[in-house]
Amino acid sequence: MAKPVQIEVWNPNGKYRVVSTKPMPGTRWINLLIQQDCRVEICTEKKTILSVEDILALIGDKCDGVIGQLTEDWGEVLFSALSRAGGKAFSNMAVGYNNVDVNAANKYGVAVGNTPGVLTETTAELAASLSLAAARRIVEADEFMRAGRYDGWLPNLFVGNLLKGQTVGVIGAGRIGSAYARMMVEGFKMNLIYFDLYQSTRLEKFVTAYGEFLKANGEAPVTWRRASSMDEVLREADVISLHPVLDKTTFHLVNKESLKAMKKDAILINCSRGPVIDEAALVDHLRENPMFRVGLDVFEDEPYMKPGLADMKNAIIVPHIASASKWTREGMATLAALNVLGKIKGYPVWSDPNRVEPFLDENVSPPAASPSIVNAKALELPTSKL
Ligand SMILES: NC(=O)C1=CN([C@@H]2O[C@H](COP(=O)(O)OP(=O)(O)OC[C@H]3O[C@@H](n4cnc5c(N)ncnc54)[C@H](O)[C@@H]3O)[C@@H](O)[C@H]2O)C=CC1
Ligand SMILES: O=C(O)C(=O)CO
Repeated sequence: MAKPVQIEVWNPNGKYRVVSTKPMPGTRWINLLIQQDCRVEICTEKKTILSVEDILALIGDKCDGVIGQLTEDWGEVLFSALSRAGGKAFSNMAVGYNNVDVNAANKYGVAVGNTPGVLTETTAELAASLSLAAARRIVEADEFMRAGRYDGWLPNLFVGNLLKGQTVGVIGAGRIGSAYARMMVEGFKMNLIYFDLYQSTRLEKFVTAYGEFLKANGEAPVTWRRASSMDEVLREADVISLHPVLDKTTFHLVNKESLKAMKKDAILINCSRGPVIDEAALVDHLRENPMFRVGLDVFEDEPYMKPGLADMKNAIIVPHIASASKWTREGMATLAALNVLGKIKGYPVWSDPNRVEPFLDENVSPPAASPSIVNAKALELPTSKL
């Protein structure tokens, strides 16, 4: 039996027992659960990443639902324990759910929730921030100033890359990839090339319309192109941002060969999942190509970096903060709580995970539905008609 862990309890006499493995931003998510007769137990253990044993101790003998984190290993052991405790509701506080064995959840009839949409612009803005910081060598210049090494303006001091008129490449033009593409096209008049398994029609229409607007105002129009392969993007783009899901098709999608295909002074951004890049190969490429730059929010062996990465001046590295805006993180907590509550209450599943705004207005009661359940079809859960 795992040792008991520290918890904070809200509404102790609630009929349903809902566990959150981490404190989450805001209080709306707690109030929404309390108002529906839930006892909410929040793990306040100082440990950053909970083990399976820790979460088993949290689940205990009776548990109706759990809100978990992307750092946790949700598979056979935890879903069987949750099922034995009478629970059929789980949600990741994340849109990515590569840490979840959905087949194991299906086996025990446990709904798996995630939090799409609410983090789209926040994440895309971080990817855009890393793109700019890498292009103009902001971090190197900041360190230079703080070290007292600035002794006057020089023609070649921290010369970087101009973005306007250059080509931005997106691998994975889904919600976040499309939002990022629009920011770089509309914000810096870059031309777009993207690769995805599916056509991103809405994105194409936006870029076409923006190009027509520019032309009507006497400026050179921006252009877009859907590449037939990822390699086309890697070869042609000046800035490339990765926004695919992490699955077996995208593991090490960027590797030693694909890095070689990129321009010597290209910029590579990763705000998706670390294992999309072969990070050891990336370190070698950064060492051998000082004009090549990366902006990384995620890492292959998170929370650890591959040896040598931290020493690379042509790498900007931040600790998985792409969705870290107040509004977004509070909204993720709300969506995750409503996923769990919806399954507990037997609500249907919301019909459009790309349109979660109805759940996020603090002044309006949320629809009686689970915002996003990734295995709704497998569990044959009804879809909301709202
Ligand atoms: N760093 C962070 O804090 C955050 C990271 N993420 C990551 O970003 C991912 C994307 O999120 P969304 O845009 O909301 O998901 P999404 O599902 O809207 O977009 C993912 C896109 O990847 C495409 N894709 C899948 N396999 C591919 C392949 N082999 N090659 C090219 N494209 C492929 C899909 O067709 C889809 O268009 C999440 O799964 C998550 O892992 C999301 C939010 C925050
Ligand atoms: O949502 C996700 O997938 C994240 O990585 C954190 O927001």
